[in-house]
Amino acid sequence: MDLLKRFIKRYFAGLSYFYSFLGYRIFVIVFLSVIVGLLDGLGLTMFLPLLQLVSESGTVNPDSLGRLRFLVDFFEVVNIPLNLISIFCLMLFLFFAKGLMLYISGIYKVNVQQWFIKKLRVSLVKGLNRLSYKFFANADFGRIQNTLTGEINKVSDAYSEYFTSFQYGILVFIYMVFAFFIDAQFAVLVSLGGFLTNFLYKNLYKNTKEASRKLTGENNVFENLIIQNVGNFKYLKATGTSDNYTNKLIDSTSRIEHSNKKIGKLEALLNAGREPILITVVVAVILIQITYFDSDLGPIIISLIIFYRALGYLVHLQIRWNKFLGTSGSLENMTKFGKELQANQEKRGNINFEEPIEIIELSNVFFNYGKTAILKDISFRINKKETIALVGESGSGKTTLVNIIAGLLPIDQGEFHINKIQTKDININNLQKKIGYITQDPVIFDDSLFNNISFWAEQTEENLERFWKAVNKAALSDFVTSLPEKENEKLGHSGIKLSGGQKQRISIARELYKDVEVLILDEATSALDSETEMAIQHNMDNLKGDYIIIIIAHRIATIKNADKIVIMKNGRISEIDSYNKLIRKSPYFKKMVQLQEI
Ligand SMILES: Nc1ncnc2c1ncn2[C@@H]1O[C@H](COP(=O)(O)OP(=O)(O)OP(=O)(O)O)[C@@H](O)[C@H]1O
Repeated sequence: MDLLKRFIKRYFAGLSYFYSFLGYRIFVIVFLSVIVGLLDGLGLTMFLPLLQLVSESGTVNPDSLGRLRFLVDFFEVVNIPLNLISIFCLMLFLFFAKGLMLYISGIYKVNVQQWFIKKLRVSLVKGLNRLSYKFFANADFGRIQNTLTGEINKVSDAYSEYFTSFQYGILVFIYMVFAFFIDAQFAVLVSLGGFLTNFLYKNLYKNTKEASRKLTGENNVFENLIIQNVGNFKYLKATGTSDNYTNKLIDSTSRIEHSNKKIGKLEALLNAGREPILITVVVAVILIQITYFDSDLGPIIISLIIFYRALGYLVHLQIRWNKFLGTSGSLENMTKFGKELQANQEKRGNINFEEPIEIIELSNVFFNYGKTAILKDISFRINKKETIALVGESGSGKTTLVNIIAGLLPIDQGEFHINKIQTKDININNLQKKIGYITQDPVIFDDSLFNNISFWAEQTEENLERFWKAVNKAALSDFVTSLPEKENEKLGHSGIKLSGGQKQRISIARELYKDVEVLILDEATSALDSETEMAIQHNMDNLKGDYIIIIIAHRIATIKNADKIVIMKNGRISEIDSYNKLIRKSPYFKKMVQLQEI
């Protein structure tokens, strides 16, 4: 039982993975392979009557076909004379039919492969986008990127190698059945030869699998390093650290090279060993047949043809299987990654939240990252159209708090209501459509200004009007009109051609275009020159009253007009009140204001 389990795990773990995606299609592939094998075997068997017809006796001895004598009996039944022409015709028919089936099976396999890869890609992309932010924030970005790009292609290769191996396995099996029908002795020898060669390859398989696992890990590391290299390019250049970083990349490349070479070496060994092993087995079989069994030459030759073919496929099977093992690390990684994506999906409630947001309320909310408490006992309420400002030391939990309000992070304890409805019951995606979030690093897509702000809306007259309205509100119109291509100007990768302030104003305009109800600004004013800052602040004051605005600000000046200022300290709210009241009653706040005025 244990042996059977191990056998299934070793050879069929891949099958259960593919089955989960492909279902019945796997049986169609197997069925087509069986048909191809049968037609090929029957065609080859026709060589025997052919040989007998051209031999000295000039007649066919049906008994030499063993249990396959029905093939020549068939000629008698349909009353067709058994001669060279009729046998040739049947052979031609069988091999043409085989060719046709092979063609159909090839096309089917490729179609299923492409369908499978598309399904896998779609499931990964959907899985990624439903991933909880908490899991994502601590995930290995290199692995995510590598799995979604390079590794998918390797899984596609794994599919191809696996099913080709499978097909070859079926062919070997069918040839053995034929050999068994013609001459049972041969079947035993075929099995023995195949079984013995498998031992030779056992170690090679193990090493290939190990190297493949290592390769996937190293590709993940490389991808991670590259992402960071591109993302931090400016810093690495400006600080003269790019050479050091390049060395890290080179080291990683060397490790990938080493693993790939190892896999290549193992493959080469397998390829080179193919013919000598095959010939050794064939010669041994001929010798055994002639010396010990004194068999007829006809069945020996036919059995040898079938045997040689079976062994040929067996060797191909071993090579393809080794190639499959070379990609098995990717398959393991993909299986694990898929499971992780599933296990860490964000939870969405069932309530489709369509109504306007009136009240946001947190009561005794706690939030942890692992075992570290980040937010403790947070209670406060935001009413419709109120402007709330969050201030406090770095690391006091301001961003975490707005991430909770934006539905990015789930609370660990306490209650979080919107319009008196528990947020865990709400379809959070619905709610997030009503939220605009201007993050600490403004998000700029590598596309035109219009697409960046309208989020790829069609350039209709109505949308253009909406675009200019948002641009005006975000104090961006002078900038847009100064651009050579105006709204169609391309912004470059991560907005490389823009200043920090311009980037922020573009992301503000995007949120205004979206027509949100809640506007979250995380330090949105930190990278602006004082003039632009004043313009934005002026615009914010204009926006005040139209939206719920939550600002995380380091400059007190920008939030003077907020309805409430929340002071955060070590993950707790230390005070909430208006600017004027806080100045009077909070020495901490007063000190902050004084320091900033200086
Ligand atoms: N993904 C994470 N995993 C673990 N800890 C985290 C994670 N993100 C943030 N933290 C921790 O949570 C705490 C609060 O961080 P947060 O970003 O909310 O502070 P902040 O008040 O916004 O700071 P700043 O003003 O510097 O942006 C910090 O101690 C930070 O180290």
